[in-house]
Amino acid sequence: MSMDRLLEGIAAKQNPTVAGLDPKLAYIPEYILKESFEKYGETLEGAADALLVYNKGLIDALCDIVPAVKPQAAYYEMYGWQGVKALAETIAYARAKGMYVITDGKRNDIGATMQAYASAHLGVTEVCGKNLSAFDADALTVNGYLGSDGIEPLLSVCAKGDKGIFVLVKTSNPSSGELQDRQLATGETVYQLMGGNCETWGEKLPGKFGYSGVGAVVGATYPAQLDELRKTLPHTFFLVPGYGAQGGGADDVAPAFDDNGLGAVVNSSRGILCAWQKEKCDGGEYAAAARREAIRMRDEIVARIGEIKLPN
Ligand SMILES: O=c1ccn([C@@H]2O[C@H](COP(=O)(O)O)[C@@H](O)[C@H]2O)c(=O)[nH]1
Repeated sequence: MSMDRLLEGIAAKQNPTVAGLDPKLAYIPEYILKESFEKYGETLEGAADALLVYNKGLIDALCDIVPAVKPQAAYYEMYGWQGVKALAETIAYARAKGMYVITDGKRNDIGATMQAYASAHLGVTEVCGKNLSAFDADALTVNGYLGSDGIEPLLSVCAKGDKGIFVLVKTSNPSSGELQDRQLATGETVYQLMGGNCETWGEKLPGKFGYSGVGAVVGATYPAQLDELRKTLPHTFFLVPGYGAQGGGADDVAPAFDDNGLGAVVNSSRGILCAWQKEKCDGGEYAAAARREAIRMRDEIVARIGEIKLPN
């Protein structure tokens, strides 16, 4: 099961973190921009080339210590098809380097359309009788608020192709409570209901370490909810954004983990991407600075949760 591969990577590297690949031109060192714009002009193609070169440098610097990357689709889509091509090439490059790739697309739609999203991001697309992979990530973030028929197509694609999904449950943004904290007539909140759905959907994708192929997105900015959900969703692995730039720290994410130091993978995007600017070092050092920040983040979290052990 796909989530098992993520857990194995986390345990092997003793690192429960994922590097967010949300590149912006403002984060990319001048020498990379110059070369890409010389090659392709100051165009979308030039920008997309710069993103890819920048990402490859980061992946090379991180792949032996960080188990996973999370490219956020929006930062590629803003450069049109050229950016989307850079996304596909980033996914392929990271996977070739042994990293687990979570595409952050937050996709959802009616069942028929969701089938197309599932094929695009995790499965295969049939062309003239041949099954071709399009983006081929290991996992995709999805929005469950259209209900089960928007999730079911993903479950079959995940089962067939050894892939996983992360469903938005309690997001990290300041206004997430406007809807997600609303109390239903049953007494439970919307995010608790969605968390329960993850447990139910996950029954179709059981994993060998107790966590299913259906994970949940729960923000580091809500540590009390992380704690509560870890206790009530024993089979649901968490993707935890909100560490670093959004203010979350090791103490906030610690409740997301179980007694084996498993249960969650913590994302940092800007914290890692902009480390070289924060350190005020030369652009040529951007990948080394990202690695230093990734090590600092890993060590801070592991010091709080202890050794990560895969259950027998
Ligand atoms: O609840 C959520 C869900 C997704 N995200 C995404 O995670 C990263 C966070 O980036 P930082 O720079 O580390 O703040 C970004 O891609 C978001 O779209 C989230 O923040 N919260």
